[in-house]
Amino acid sequence: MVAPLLKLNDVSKSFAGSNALSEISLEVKPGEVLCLLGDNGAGKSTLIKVLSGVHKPTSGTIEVDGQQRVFESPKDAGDLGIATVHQYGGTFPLMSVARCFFVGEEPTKGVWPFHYFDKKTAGLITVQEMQKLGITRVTDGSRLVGSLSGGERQTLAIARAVYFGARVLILDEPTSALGVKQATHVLKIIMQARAQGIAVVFVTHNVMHAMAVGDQFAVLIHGEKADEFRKGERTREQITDLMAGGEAMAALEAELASLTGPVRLP
Ligand SMILES: Nc1ncnc2c1ncn2[C@@H]1O[C@H](COP(=O)(O)OP(=O)(O)OP(=O)(O)O)[C@@H](O)[C@H]1O
Repeated sequence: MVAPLLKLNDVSKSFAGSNALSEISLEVKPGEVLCLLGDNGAGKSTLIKVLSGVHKPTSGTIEVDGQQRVFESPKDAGDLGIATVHQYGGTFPLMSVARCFFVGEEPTKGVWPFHYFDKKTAGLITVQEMQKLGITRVTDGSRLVGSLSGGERQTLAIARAVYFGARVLILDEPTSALGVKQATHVLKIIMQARAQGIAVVFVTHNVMHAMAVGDQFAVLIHGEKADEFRKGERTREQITDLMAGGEAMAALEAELASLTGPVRLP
């Protein structure tokens, strides 16, 4: 049996006495996609920040490769191969694609102090790595990031994380700002990362997207793990109802019906 790469044991995080996360236990194995589902304010961003070393848990522990770890900073998490890609790809619109790919890891030419950014090598590698993930329309590393589509930007950020050795890829709402075609492309890339043995944590409020790629699921509500299941164990309706709060939906339906006649919300 494959051991978990990343594991949370009863992790809680509170801000000024108010609990953003309460005793969350989760694990993700290599070559698996863990979907973290939750509505606004459920605690998804806080959980990402705990996993990526931005916040220290108030209580509970984190294990990487079976060993307990304390992240003092995002660098500690990064050094263990935990990479986070933020919603808009965390990229800089006025930077070239190649600069952005290599930011902080720039290949150089020449001898110190006369060394300089090796634009050509960086451009070639960036274009090549994006092509591996199906982006064929970016053929020039000096193109500005701001000229890429949302899906291409996400791909750039994921390609970067994979190239620099991510073992755990945390994706923060990677599909939420994208159209259907681009979202499908990003979902394909998630499956590609999974096939390479990367452990993917896919954070989303989109149940359909999660169901398309997830192996394991956890639903967060008000900072608590409200449900946890494996692929095929819940229907889309069951998950959506849980996330929206079945009672709240029923009340809304009744209210709308009193104004317009019977309404059935999806
Ligand atoms: N630094 C902070 N200080 C105080 N409260 C915080 C802080 N960060 C998050 N919270 C609170 O923790 C709760 C969970 O927030 P979080 O941002 O993790 O939710 P989320 O699921 O990511 O929501 P969204 O999808 O809207 O981004 C919220 O009530 C939020 O106000």
